[in-house]
Amino acid sequence: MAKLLIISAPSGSGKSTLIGHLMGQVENLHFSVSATSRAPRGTEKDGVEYYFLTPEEFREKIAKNEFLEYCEVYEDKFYGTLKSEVDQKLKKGKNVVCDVDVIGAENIKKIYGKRALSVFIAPPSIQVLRQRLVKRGTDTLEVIEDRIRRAEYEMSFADKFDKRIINDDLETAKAEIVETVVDFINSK
Ligand SMILES: Nc1ncnc2c1ncn2[C@@H]1O[C@H](COP(=O)(O)OP(=O)(O)OP(=O)(O)O)[C@@H](O)[C@H]1O
Ligand SMILES: Nc1nc2c(ncn2[C@@H]2O[C@H](COP(=O)(O)O)[C@@H](O)[C@H]2O)c(=O)[nH]1
Repeated sequence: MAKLLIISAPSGSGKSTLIGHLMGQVENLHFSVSATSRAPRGTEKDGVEYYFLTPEEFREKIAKNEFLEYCEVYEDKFYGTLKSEVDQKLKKGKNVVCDVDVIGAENIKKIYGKRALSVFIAPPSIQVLRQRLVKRGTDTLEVIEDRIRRAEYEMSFADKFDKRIINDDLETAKAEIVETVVDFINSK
């Protein structure tokens, strides 16, 4: 039976970096492209990192019951997992990875139970997290401070996840996530 992997982390903890690595290492693992009403960042492309929608388009999909879950992560910025991205892939025998916030992770885990593994990726500290976001250079200082505030709240959810990985040394974290995911996919 195909499995679902749910990954959450405070912004800047390295979740996209680790998911990118996983996709290159684990066969038959497919990314669930979420919808969002935030603007594309850097080199992000519609349909690759996200489906970029206007708030009106997002609300239309809510009304049509197209989301497995959705939420307003930052003010006026909606994010949602489309049923079509998860259910159709699972039905075809594809393992799926979702990148969602901590509330989305709880909601998806409730729906899929043992078929899903929730993984929380934590930064070594809030100070290191801020440094990574500043160095990444994709957000204004105001946006970074907003993300740091939310990070402190998100860290309090870590214990609710099936597995926690601290992304301090990147190579160690990469090895740990690959091992975790391969074990889960191969489990009965
Ligand atoms: N272990 C690490 N050591 C040092 N830098 C890292 C490490 N992991 C990731 N980074 C860098 O930190 C920055 C944030 O990583 P990344 O974009 O993967 O985070 P994210 O959790 O996906 O953030 P967001 O949710 O905002 O998209 C990137 O510039 C990335 O190259
Ligand atoms: N509940 C959901 N959260 C999601 C989804 N897609 C992404 N996210 C989370 O939003 C924040 C911000 O993401 P960013 O790309 O703007 O940095 C982050 O925590 C993501 O995990 C979703 O479909 N549902």
